[in-house]
Amino acid sequence: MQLKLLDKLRAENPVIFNIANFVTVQDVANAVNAIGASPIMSNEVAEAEEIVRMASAVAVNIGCLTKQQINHIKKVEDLARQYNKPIVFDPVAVGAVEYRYKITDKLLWDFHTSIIRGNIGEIAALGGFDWSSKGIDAGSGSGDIDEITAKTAQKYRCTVIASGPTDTISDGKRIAHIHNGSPLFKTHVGSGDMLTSIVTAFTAVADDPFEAAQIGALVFSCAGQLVVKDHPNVGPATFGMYLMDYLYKVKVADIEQIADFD
Ligand SMILES: Nc1ncnc2c1ncn2[C@@H]1O[C@H](COP(=O)(O)OP(=O)(O)OP(=O)(O)O)[C@@H](O)[C@H]1O
Ligand SMILES: Cc1ncsc1CCO
Ligand SMILES: [Mg+2]
Repeated sequence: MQLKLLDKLRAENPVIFNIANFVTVQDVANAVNAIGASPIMSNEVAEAEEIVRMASAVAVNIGCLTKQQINHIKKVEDLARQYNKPIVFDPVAVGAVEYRYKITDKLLWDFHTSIIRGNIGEIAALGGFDWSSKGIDAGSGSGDIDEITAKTAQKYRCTVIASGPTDTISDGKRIAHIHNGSPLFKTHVGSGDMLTSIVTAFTAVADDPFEAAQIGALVFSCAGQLVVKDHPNVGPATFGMYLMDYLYKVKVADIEQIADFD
């Protein structure tokens, strides 16, 4: 794993275009900013071209989808293809809401997506696997997570991150696991959204999406793990607060000490 990519990200401070959801937009902007990239959010088609051109990568989050937003996403994804900017897609609740599944499946066929980042319920739904998703949460199921992740990556010809207690990452051939993290992530709504946009930031400095996915997931999980190590009494609110501080101050050497991946 190329941990030095964290220093590169901070040195280059790439602009990251986020189509965010209104629930977690501030957390996402702050997380991208804290890790060392430069977030910009937009909902307006008329400015899409200017923003795609200035950005190094685009994060598309469908958490609060509207018809107007679907048109915006299509325009932005078309521009991203034109200007060769990687797209990272967060398929919020596609395992629970059929409408979202249909829209997402079509977008993933029509536009090349570099990375899909979802919880296992969302990734299983996209891959066509049996799983019982629950709203925005992963829900429950008994499938083989490695197989689900790899097959979904093959289906859409991209890299997939199935996040959870272990983050499973595959580009359809290779498979990696990040074991770091904390159960406190689940108590803070938007942890997944932050991870998606942080991974997007790493696509600006990594050689390939599989590498960006691994380093993004490792840095994010380790930042949260370090919060809990230093502040064992944190709850949902204080965990979220400290997480921003640790995304800002975490160093390569801190991550090296606790990194647990294969
Ligand atoms: N039990 C756990 N132990 C360790 N890390 C966890 C655990 N649950 C989630 N995480 C971490 O939380 C982050 C978000 O992953 P999660 O799968 O919860 O996303 P999500 O369901 O999309 O979240 P949200 O919908 O709130 O944005 C990841 O970095 C993941 O590693
Ligand atoms: C709670 C919630 N509802 C739609 S998006 C969102 C935030 C997590 O993605
Ligand atoms: Mg989510």
